[in-house]
Amino acid sequence: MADKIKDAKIIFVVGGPGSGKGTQCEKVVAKYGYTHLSSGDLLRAEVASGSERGKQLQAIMQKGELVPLDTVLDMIKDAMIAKADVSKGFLIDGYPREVKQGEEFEKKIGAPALLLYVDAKSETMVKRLMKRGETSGRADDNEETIKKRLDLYYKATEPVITFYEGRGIVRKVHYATLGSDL
Ligand SMILES: Nc1ncnc2c1ncn2[C@@H]1O[C@H](COP(=O)(O)OP(=O)(O)O)[C@@H](O)[C@H]1O
Ligand SMILES: Cc1ncc(C[n+]2csc(CCOP(=O)(O)OP(=O)(O)O)c2C)c(N)n1
Ligand SMILES: [Mg+2]
Repeated sequence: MADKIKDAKIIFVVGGPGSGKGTQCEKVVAKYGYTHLSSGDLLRAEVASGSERGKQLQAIMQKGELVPLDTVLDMIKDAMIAKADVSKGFLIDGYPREVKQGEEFEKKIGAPALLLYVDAKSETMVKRLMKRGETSGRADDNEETIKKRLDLYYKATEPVITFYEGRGIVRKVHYATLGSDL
């Protein structure tokens, strides 16, 4: 089964919370027809299913912490296999969150061709997330959890960008180019 995705074209999409990862991915999907897989969306779907595992995930996500690596990697891998036959390539949005996640992905699935880095100022991200929280219904779009997600982003996820810069595959997109008013 995993053979089906061995040669798939993979693009990691990395950026802070509310930087515009999902928004940017929709644009790439519209233009290039890649398959968009958001780790956060996959996890929220598991929470919405009401499963026992979903309840554990919900508690972690509500605190703005990272869910266990194996859980999120297995979910992404299953979703990739399910779409392998109809997919020109994959946008992996919200993964890797830490260098170790990138290393495990490469061991179990394959290497990314590109890393799309969606850049935004922290104050912009906070403003957007507070606004999104008014309608998103997301348990983590509140002031306290936003702060924790931002801290974790700078501590654990920014090193991912440095890691892949060393390989020359990072392309940066700034939030202003997303056509947003914030
Ligand atoms: N790759 C991942 N590893 C661990 N946890 C993750 C990962 N992706 C998402 N999560 C969990 O889901 C939450 C929401 O993620 P996500 O939807 O990507 O948020 P945002 O797009 O606002 O940055 C994270 O705070 C974390 O708890
Ligand atoms: C009408 C309106 N204007 C501005 C915003 C602010 N806003 C909230 S999130 C967002 C973009 C980032 O969202 P997303 O692409 O989901 O970012 P991700 O967390 O996936 O990186 C913007 C512009 C809003 N929610 N609604
Ligand atoms: Mg998102």
